[in-house]
Amino acid sequence: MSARLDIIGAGAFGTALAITYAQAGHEVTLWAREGAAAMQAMRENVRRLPGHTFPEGLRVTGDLSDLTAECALLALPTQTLGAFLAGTPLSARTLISCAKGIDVATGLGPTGLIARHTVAMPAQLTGPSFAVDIAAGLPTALTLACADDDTGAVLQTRLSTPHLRLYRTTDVIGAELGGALKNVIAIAAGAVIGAGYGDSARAALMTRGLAEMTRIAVEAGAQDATLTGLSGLGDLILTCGSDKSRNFRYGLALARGKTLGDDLTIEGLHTAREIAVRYGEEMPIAAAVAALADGRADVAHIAEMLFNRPLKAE
Ligand SMILES: NC(=O)C1=CN([C@@H]2O[C@H](COP(=O)(O)OP(=O)(O)OC[C@H]3O[C@@H](n4cnc5c(N)ncnc54)[C@H](O)[C@@H]3O)[C@@H](O)[C@H]2O)C=CC1
Ligand SMILES: O=C(CO)COP(=O)(O)O
Repeated sequence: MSARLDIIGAGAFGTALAITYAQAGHEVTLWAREGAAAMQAMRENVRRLPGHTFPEGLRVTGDLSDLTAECALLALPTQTLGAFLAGTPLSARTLISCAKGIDVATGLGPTGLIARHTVAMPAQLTGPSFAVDIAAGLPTALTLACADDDTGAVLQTRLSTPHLRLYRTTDVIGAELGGALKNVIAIAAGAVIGAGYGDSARAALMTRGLAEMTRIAVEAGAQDATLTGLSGLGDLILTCGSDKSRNFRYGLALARGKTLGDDLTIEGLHTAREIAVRYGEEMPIAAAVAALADGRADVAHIAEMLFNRPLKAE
């Protein structure tokens, strides 16, 4: 059944979702902070998602008053979400965040920010999916998390397409933290590969990384099974194993003493710093990523430190 959908944020992911939902027959309005008129005229987001032509049914606007659908997807980087929601009156009754991070100013995840700043029902769309894969119509499975299962079921049906299969959960904390924390591990995986430690070391890091992710998430109230679902393990496998991931590429560059452009959204960097401050010793991989990114340690030193910790039972 076709519906009207608003998508807020015309980065790579918002644009990819707008393309796929318009292709599936929905009437989509994509809001862009900058360059809306050019995108609408050229029928392409040349800057963030080049090579994917907009289908009919996708309209780009820079005017917030054009956002009138009852359901809106928020595809903004986590660190910009709080200020955006605080300063922008939105009429949608349901707001679904696609961001994967923790807001460093408040320690909240995206649904916590939605609940703090709006009266809309918050939900989270997360899981393994590169924007370019979604835009190309490749088969993808994601998690739709909403604390209210009836709303979740409606959204699951509305937002699934022939190429995009949604599973649903009421464990919003688990889904949200899985998406945020896997980015931190992906930076570490990039550093492991960049330093030349090899695939066996990456497998060890991913496995121990998942243990760290699960420990924090369960402490915060998540169900541990959520962390082995699409939003946790699924996304961990994708981003730790592919250089399409910006977090992975960032770690790769760090280990090689290089930098990436300033304009890239590296969610795991902010999340690593926040987690390192909040959990410290309990989260050795996240603390190591923060130390590496902030120039307080190099990869060899971190590897030695991680390997020389007291031996433990698995
Ligand atoms: N790119 C991908 O493959 C995927 C991204 N995500 C998540 O989606 C979120 C957005 O990522 P991308 O679209 O990839 O980022 P991006 O870097 O491609 O684009 C970010 C967009 O946000 C806009 N923006 C930044 N600050 C803003 C503000 N204050 N107000 C309004 N707009 C603002 C920028 O103009 C830009 O269009 C992130 O949390 C990311 O983890 C999730 C799944 C896949
Ligand atoms: O979350 C993603 C894939 O699921 C995108 O990962 P990056 O932000 O590392 O590119």
